[in-house]
Amino acid sequence: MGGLALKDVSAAPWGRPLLRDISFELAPGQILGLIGPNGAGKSSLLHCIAGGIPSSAGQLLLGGIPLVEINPQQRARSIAMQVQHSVLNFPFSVEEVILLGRTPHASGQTCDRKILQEVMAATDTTGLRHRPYTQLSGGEKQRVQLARAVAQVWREEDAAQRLLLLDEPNSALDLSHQRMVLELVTLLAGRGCAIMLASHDFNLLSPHADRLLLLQQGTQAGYGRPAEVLTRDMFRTVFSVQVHIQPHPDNGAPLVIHQ
Ligand SMILES: Nc1ncnc2c1ncn2[C@@H]1O[C@H](COP(=O)(O)OP(=O)(O)OP(=O)(O)O)[C@@H](O)[C@H]1O
Repeated sequence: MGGLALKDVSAAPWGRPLLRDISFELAPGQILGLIGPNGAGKSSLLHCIAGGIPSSAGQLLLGGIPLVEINPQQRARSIAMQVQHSVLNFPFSVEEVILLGRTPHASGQTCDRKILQEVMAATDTTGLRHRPYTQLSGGEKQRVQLARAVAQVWREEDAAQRLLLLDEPNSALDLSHQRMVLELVTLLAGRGCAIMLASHDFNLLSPHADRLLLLQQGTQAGYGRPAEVLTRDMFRTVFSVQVHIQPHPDNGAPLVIHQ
């Protein structure tokens, strides 16, 4: 099948087990929300798929091909990641940072400039384009890093398989920009890009994610549609909190209410 598939993937990069027996499929055009308590392994799983953390067992396939058999340049054309804490201390302009996302592609300057305009519009970064990245606020930097990752997988013709990995892309964003991220993710999914998005914001994920993957201490504690995973029982046992869950009045997705 196309898209991403993990079969019984484990990882232990620092000696002790970090991820154990993770299995799921993510078809092109689907959005997978990644949830779980602090330290559960969400970032580690994203890094494992991106190639930064080696797996110790199991299979990771993209478009049916083992990821380890895909050469680094092809991999960079197919997989983009926005990391949780990106460190960039050079005074690159915002435009230059976003254009880093086009580095794996030989699409030419004209095409890349067009993609830059489109991605800046979609991430509300056009007004920041000439600013030095180092002088931006936390939320502005996060939007620019999102734009860089999105630019990498923006064009359908750039790669047969496109996968966008987002690690808490909205943690520093105000409400309207949080909504913008989900609209952008939905747009990209509609164009066939597969998306994994780690977040602690259940109500933002709930109406947009096709599936949720719940991690707990490096293991897969749940996987299914948002209504199957976001249950009172799960919040009690995994997060030790009492919540109420109601259908959202507008879209019917589970709405998690806690005090
Ligand atoms: N470089 C490292 N060396 C050793 N242990 C690490 C390293 N990076 C992460 N860990 C550990 O791996 C585990 C999983 O961390 P990870 O960052 O994947 O969790 P997470 O689910 O993304 O958490 P959060 O919600 O806090 O972002 C944690 O116990 C963490 O302490």
